[in-house]
Amino acid sequence: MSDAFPPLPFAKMHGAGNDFVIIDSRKAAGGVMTAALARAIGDRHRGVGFDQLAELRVSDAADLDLDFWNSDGSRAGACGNATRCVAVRVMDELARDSLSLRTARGVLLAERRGGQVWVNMGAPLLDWHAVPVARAVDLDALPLPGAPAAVGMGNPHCIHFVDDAEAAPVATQGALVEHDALFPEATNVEFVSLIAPDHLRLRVWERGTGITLACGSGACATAVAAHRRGLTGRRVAITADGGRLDVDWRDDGVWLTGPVAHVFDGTFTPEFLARAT
Ligand SMILES: N[C@H](CCC[C@H](N)C(=O)O)C(=O)O
Repeated sequence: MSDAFPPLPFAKMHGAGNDFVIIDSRKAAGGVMTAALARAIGDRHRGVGFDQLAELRVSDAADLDLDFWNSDGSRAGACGNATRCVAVRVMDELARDSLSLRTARGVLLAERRGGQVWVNMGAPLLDWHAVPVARAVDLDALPLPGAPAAVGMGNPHCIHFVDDAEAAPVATQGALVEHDALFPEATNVEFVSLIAPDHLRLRVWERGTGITLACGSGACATAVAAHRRGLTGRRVAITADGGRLDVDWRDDGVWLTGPVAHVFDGTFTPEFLARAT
């Protein structure tokens, strides 16, 4: 066994089918993740595969620090479903009903209420610099086909309101809009239709990943955009391809909950790590 690559334990989890590799580096000063290692682990044939990888690190400002990686090796500033998965895992481990997690967008709070863990994903970013988009435009009706809305949740979202999300061209239009020049950091792309004033149907193309079965920050951004259009109240159920998420836009931020599953634990071998880095 190589000293340079000690075996690396991980957990595989998902939230409504949005799947994650979770690496706990709270005992490894500085963390272990690199873009190359994230890409290797994210390879569904030669690695494990994930929509996002979440790395936990020790924090001087919260109960833990949390970084997110996409499967193409890029960083994600926010990931609602992985935040929920990590929050449930660490709350169970510490026997706690609340937790603070510092992410690139700031310290997020998680709370267990009546058997459900809710995460406050923070206030929506509704200023063009903050989303970000490239110039001052109407964020509720962007100058793009279909006049989508833009909302930042620590990562950018471009939300298309359509008659029937089932029929939306998620793969083709998602890939195009992801890299539209209006989004200097690229964007996640949502297609949403109204089922009822408290219920939306959502399909997602994620920046750096592609189609996913659900997206927590996307659900939050979609709920905000739908409420601003007068379509929904402040609390909505969101049916994604992989299950139901619930969003509650309160004065203190956009709260998110939904299902969490722990699928398996594993250990990356030194051989895999040596090839991957
Ligand atoms: N699945 C995640 C979002 C990933 C966003 C990522 N693709 C980005 O580059 O912003 C969620 O549950 O919020």
